Amino acid sequence: MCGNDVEQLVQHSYKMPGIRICSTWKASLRHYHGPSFAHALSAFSSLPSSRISVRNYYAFSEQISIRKCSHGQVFAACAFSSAVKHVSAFYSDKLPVSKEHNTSVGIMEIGDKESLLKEVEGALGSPLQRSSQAPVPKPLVMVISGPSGVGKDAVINRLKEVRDEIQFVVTATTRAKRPGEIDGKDYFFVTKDEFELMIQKGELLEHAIVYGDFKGIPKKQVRDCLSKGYDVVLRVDVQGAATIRSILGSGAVFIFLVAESEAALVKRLIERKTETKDKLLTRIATARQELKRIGEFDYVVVNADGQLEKTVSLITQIIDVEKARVHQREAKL
Ligand SMILES: Nc1ncnc2c1ncn2[C@@H]1O[C@H](COP(=O)(O)OP(=O)(O)OP(=O)(O)O)[C@@H](O)[C@H]1O
Repeated sequence: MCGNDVEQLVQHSYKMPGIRICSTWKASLRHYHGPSFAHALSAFSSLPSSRISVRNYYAFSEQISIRKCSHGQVFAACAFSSAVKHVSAFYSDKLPVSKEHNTSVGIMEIGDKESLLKEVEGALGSPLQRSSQAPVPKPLVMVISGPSGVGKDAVINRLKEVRDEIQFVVTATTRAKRPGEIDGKDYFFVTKDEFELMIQKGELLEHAIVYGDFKGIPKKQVRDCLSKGYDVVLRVDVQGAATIRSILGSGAVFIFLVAESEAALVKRLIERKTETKDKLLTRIATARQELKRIGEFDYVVVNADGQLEKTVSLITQIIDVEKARVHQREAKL
């Protein structure tokens, strides 16, 4: 707050109905500036139609600094400066207002943060701690699951765009590549033989046969990301989520994605044009079974039609909330 700003505010405060000095302030003034000044202020405060409320302040090292919200600070600054001016006008012959506490607005700039900080540190006898008061958050493993067609891929693709610091572990699959999908980015497309070798070598965190195709998460990728301090998002079907839950327990956060209704889910699958009628029926039956397992998850997020942004926003909020936990989850692989 510069001098001119304060002066303007002081001028403005003259248009207010009046001035009232709060009792704690009077007490402090008595302490720091002698009884006559306090008496003058006290007399002034009892004048009719005098009213300005002063929010809060700290008296420190014979200076007054006004604290709390900035609004309160400005308001109190006006009040004090105005009070001093008014008191001086009423008691000019009797009041020994010191040079330091004259009507100048300079006194109100005691709120200068840097010098006040230095004074506080001097009084404490040691510097204030500059490090974070919250513990460093642990890297988070987030598992996003839900029935086929609910939008897991769509949500994760958008999440990648809005949170580029999150690592997304690429799933290995034996299913055929869909148009537009890129090997190593969307999935690792492998043969059944290659997949079986990965299982034999214990290289997968979880694997499952999903509608006739193998899908699995390479452990190494997850470990590498966590050791570098990155959060990891895993995209798995409900069966895969249960397997990961059995390994990581509460060390990971589990999100169950649902559509707003069964009809909406099926409509989405039809529009994707990847399913025959028989495959559709299988997916609906499976989705009904999967929905019964919702209780195994930590959060349920509705991915409503046309509301992808809202869905992704809620998931980012869950990540933020998890980061604010006092007792952080820790994935042990
Ligand atoms: N909020 C949404 N509103 C409208 N369409 C959506 C929404 N979310 C996803 N979709 C569309 O629904 C279809 C299914 O989504 P997606 O392929 O991401 O589902 P999935 O859960 O990954 O399915 P699967 O497990 O079978 O791979 C896609 O065509 C996708 O573009």
